[in-house]
Amino acid sequence: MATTSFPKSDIRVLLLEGVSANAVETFRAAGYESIDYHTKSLPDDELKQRIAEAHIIGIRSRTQLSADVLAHARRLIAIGCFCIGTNQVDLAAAQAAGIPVFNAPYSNTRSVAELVLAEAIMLMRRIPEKNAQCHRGGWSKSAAGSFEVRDKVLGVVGYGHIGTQIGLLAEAVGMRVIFHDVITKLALGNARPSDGLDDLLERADIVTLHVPETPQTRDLIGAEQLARMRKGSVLINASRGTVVDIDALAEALRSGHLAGAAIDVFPVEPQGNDDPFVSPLAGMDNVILTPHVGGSTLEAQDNIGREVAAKLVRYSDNGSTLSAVNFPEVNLPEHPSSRRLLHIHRNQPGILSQINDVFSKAGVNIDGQYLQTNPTIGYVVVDVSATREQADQLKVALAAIPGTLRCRALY
Ligand SMILES: NC(=O)c1ccc[n+]([C@@H]2O[C@H](COP(=O)([O-])OP(=O)(O)OC[C@H]3O[C@@H](n4cnc5c(N)ncnc54)[C@H](O)[C@@H]3O)[C@@H](O)[C@H]2O)c1
Ligand SMILES: O=C(O)[C@H](O)COP(=O)(O)O
Repeated sequence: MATTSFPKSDIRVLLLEGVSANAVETFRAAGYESIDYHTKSLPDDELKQRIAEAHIIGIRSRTQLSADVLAHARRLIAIGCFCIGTNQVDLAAAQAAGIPVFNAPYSNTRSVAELVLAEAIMLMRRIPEKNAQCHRGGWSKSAAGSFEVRDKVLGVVGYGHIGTQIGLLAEAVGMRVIFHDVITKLALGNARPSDGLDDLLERADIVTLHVPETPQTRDLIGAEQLARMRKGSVLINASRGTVVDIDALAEALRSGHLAGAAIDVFPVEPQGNDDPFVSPLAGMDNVILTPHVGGSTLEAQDNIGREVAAKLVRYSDNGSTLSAVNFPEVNLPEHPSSRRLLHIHRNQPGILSQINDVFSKAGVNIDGQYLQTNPTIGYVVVDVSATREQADQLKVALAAIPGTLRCRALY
């Protein structure tokens, strides 16, 4: 088993928001024993306290790792988002601190796509209202306002991993799919690009949103866009709560312009299952409200737990940053007969020659060297034939180079 310059048993892993038990098993199987597991996100103060002691943190979509929080993370070497979205992490601040961020970019794609297809069918049949009436002792057996999805137009906003999957599933039940994206995308199946967002909104019977949270997608769907949607159409949002102006949506539903909505994500979400949920959409019979469970299936969570924990273990044990979202990517081989030095630094002139100086002065043989940079940081990995003591001395010398962000030794 690979070892690190810091005893592995003392490497503290902080796991929040009830990430899958698989993650814990993956860490334990790799020799990580100090695992602090929480089923909820933590209040800001407690998060700052705990992150100050953690070497690795695993979160889901709720925990906000802002620059302010990360400033407390003195020991942190890596962040794992046990989900697709990484908007909850200040990626630039993490990068500037030499901390790679990993996620699971595909593991819950199918789960979201299935839920959205089911919601599209339910909304078009007006099932949410009928279900609510039955629960209250009502009985409104009527076809009025109920439609098949066959031959209806599904408008997908954000034609990425989830958007394309939904397009394919929707075509399988006979829907016509149009999509809008900010970059040119290969259309799968019979899907066709729309002529911009407005065109999509004007043509679709069902609009479904699958964009990331960015400054550009904030309130992408506001009063003006809702007004453009066809009368009697429905909106599904399983992307991020900030993408829709929720008050404007409530108004469009109240006025009857939209026939229904299915909303899984909210501008403000409760911290955990014991906290109250408040929304202007609560109490509307024609709205399906779900507590951000688009990716919450056992299959998806199992896969995510394993995938992200394995990426964190690999980085901690071996230094590989393959698929990190904010970091130069290096895919490193094992190093059974070498000591490995990892050096993360600001990308500034002269730093590489100082790193090389350290090795040439130490007189050790370099077995392999890997370098990746981006405009902000550089990541150098050097495998050397050296004793443990020499590797420790090299680490101290490398850490003293001005511009160093993080430095580790692996044995
Ligand atoms: N509800 C849930 O539980 C759940 C689960 C998984 C993912 N998500 C959310 O869904 C989002 C999409 O996931 P994905 O895996 O499909 O991501 P993705 O990156 O594969 O696709 C996103 C697409 O949106 C496009 N896009 C970005 N800005 C846009 C804009 N302003 N207008 C139109 N298109 C734009 C991108 O070009 C890309 O094609 C994630 O970022 C995450 O926030 C939610
Ligand atoms: O980004 C994601 O993958 C989803 O929003 C799911 O987030 P969650 O892990 O908090 O359910």
